[in-house]
Amino acid sequence: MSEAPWLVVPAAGRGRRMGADRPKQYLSLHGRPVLAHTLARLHQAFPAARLCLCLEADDRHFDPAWVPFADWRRVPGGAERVDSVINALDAIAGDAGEHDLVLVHDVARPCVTVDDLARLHAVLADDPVGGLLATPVADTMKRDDGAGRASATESRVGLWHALTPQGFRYGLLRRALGEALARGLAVTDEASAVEALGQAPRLVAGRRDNLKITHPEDLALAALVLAAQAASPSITEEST
Ligand SMILES: Nc1ccn([C@@H]2O[C@H](COP(=O)(O)OP(=O)(O)OP(=O)(O)O)[C@@H](O)[C@H]2O)c(=O)n1
Ligand SMILES: C[C@](O)(CO)[C@H](O)COP(=O)(O)O
Repeated sequence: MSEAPWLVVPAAGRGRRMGADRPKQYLSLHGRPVLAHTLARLHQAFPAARLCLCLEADDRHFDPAWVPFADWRRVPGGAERVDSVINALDAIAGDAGEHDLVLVHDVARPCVTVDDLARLHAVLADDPVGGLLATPVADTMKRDDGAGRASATESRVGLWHALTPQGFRYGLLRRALGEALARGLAVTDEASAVEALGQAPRLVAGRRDNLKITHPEDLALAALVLAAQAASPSITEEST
């Protein structure tokens, strides 16, 4: 088994699309905040990992009791997700080696399974570039005409939804994110920055229920997914 990865969990978002009275990572799922579920899954897969948790400087909701890791640090979030991730990478610059594996996982994805986490980690242990959990597009894809009508049906062949975690070696990831920002590229995930360097991240097929809580209806879906996973003997979770 390869050594435990570094974990970066961006959790400094405001949840504007959710429109709740607090950031979505603090909304309750089966009596516990989303953030606690996500960290519990990561801890179950990687109990010895070192965690960097990106939080807003003025976060009034966070409770350190929700962090199950022995070795963790809090890092200030940035204006965008990519800025939060860069803050985390810079915070561990003195400790992380150039070739250390860093897994970045959205706090808003509490349904990631331990199986997927372990499989991604195993695949990336030997991959020269790095990669991400992803799932093939399963629906017919429509192009809108800008006026609420479908103007074309696009091919879905070869299209995947990018999930997280996304994992890369420390040096490559820091360079990729820095260069992408310097070039003014839109960086919505780590893989896009690595792609911009001309490298091809590995697509590791993951479960479709690793959903990102983004809109209000996603919270109920995540609750259903967690309940279904808890009832499955092959998908375990730390006790709630
Ligand atoms: N400045 C930011 C923005 C986002 N995130 C994190 O990045 C992940 C994915 O972002 P998204 O789903 O867009 O979350 P929010 O920014 O909270 O949502 P919204 O865009 O609707 O405001 C989340 O775990 C979020 O907390 C972050 O750490 N720092
Ligand atoms: C990283 C990500 O989860 C991949 O699907 C996603 O891009 C982050 O969400 P955002 O809404 O694009 O910030």
